[in-house]
Amino acid sequence: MTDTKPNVIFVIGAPGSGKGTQCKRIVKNFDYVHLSVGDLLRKEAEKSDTNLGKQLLDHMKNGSLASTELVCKLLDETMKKENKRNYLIDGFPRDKQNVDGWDKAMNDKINLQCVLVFDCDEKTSTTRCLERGKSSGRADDNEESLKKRLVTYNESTRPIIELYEKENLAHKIDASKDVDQIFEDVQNIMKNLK
Ligand SMILES: Nc1ncnc2c1ncn2[C@@H]1O[C@H](COP(=O)(O)OP(=O)(O)OP(=O)(O)O)[C@@H](O)[C@H]1O
Ligand SMILES: O=c1ccn([C@@H]2O[C@H](COP(=O)(O)O)[C@@H](O)[C@H]2O)c(=O)[nH]1
Repeated sequence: MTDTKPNVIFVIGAPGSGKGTQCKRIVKNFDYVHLSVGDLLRKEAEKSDTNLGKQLLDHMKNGSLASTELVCKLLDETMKKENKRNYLIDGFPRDKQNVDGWDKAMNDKINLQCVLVFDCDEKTSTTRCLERGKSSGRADDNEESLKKRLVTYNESTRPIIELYEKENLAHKIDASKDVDQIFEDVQNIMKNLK
């Protein structure tokens, strides 16, 4: 790591709300490294024939969550390897356990700058994921998994948005707009970060 604590922005929102799409735009325009927790877990799951790999694939199909300990460990290791100043952590935290586990393991090591919250309705979220599913190869871009992913989002992730709102860290972004319009909103937030 560099001398000072790295900056972290959490990027959360419903499945298909456009988190990954906007993170790719952000890294082209701002000095941030994009860490998609879903991608990190999919890589772990691909490591063939391990029990962990099978468990992770089940979590994805069921929209349930991998252990907080595993996700924090993966993020900590990846950030150490990258050794950069600024990180966008996409798709994390997902529930209160994640928030508490991260705070305990990582809060002293990083500076949490803000939480970008991509907000769209379930119909938009579902339509986008099903369209992506035509080519993504993801085990969870199908109707059955999406219903479960949305339950997890509504029951577990939404409550933590309220926590970050109370801490004045959350920036809600209307994710139903088109990609360019959303990025305008994102840039306005990024430019005003301390
Ligand atoms: N504003 C937008 N309007 C229309 N389509 C979009 C928009 N943003 C992203 N998409 C498309 O919707 C799909 C989902 O986008 P993306 O992968 O960025 O979402 P995500 O929030 O990262 O999803 P997940 O959490 O499920 O990984 C992609 O096919 C993407 O091209
Ligand atoms: O912090 C996390 C992030 C993700 N997961 C699991 O991965 C899938 C896919 O995540 P995406 O962000 O949509 O790529 C998610 O449904 C969970 O099963 C997780 O467990 N913890």
